[in-house]
Amino acid sequence: MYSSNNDLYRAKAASWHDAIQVWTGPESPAVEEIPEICRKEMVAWDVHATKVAETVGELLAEGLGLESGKFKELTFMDQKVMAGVCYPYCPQPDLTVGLTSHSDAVVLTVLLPNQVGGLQVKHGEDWVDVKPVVGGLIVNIGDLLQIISNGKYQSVQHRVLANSSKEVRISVVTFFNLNKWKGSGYYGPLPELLSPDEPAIYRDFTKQEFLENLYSKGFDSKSLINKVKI
Ligand SMILES: O=C(O)CCC(=O)C(=O)O
Ligand SMILES: [Fe+2]
Repeated sequence: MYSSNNDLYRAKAASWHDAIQVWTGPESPAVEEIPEICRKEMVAWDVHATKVAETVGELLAEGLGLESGKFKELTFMDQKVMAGVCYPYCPQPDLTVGLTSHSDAVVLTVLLPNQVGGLQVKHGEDWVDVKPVVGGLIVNIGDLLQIISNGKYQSVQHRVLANSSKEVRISVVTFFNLNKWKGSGYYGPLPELLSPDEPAIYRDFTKQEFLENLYSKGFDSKSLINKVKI
């Protein structure tokens, strides 16, 4: 499945980027469904990005006092979408953005940018530039992980400025999401993290609710989190 600008028809304003998205999990797509021009690279990068996500997932699980393999067991990295995002030169960058401010709705995101800057993260009230580092990857905590961890991990609000450089900005982004929802199709804070001293701060929600929230509007920040907050 390909999309050109994920929220073009749902957002209030068009943003200055184009994208191709390919679902790479839970099942790998038939290779001939991936555009030939980037087939080899996408297949190879999926392997590496997944390894990174799984390793970071192990560390994050340990950080919560869980078994390192817990996230893998719960299929948190199995639903995968890879996006190649292109931010062409924008002649009037002060009139629009490259990508609207949002938090990623998923569990975890692994992002490989080229050397053209533009990504910013919200820190307190300020927007802070994320300077590209050669060979460096960016990993975002997504909204689902904030909910599942009962707020121990916080999803990050970010945006991309419209590209004022003559060089195209490219980022390859893989979104990792859970595949197996609990028996009746719901999710919420992990029971292992809850106690009388630390009760759930989010309610459980269904996959349907997650998807409806995701596709009913343009990119936004923490809307599911705000909806399920107790
Ligand atoms: O291109 C980037 O650096 C950010 C992309 C992004 O945040 C997204 O696709 O969700
Ligand atoms: Fe994002």
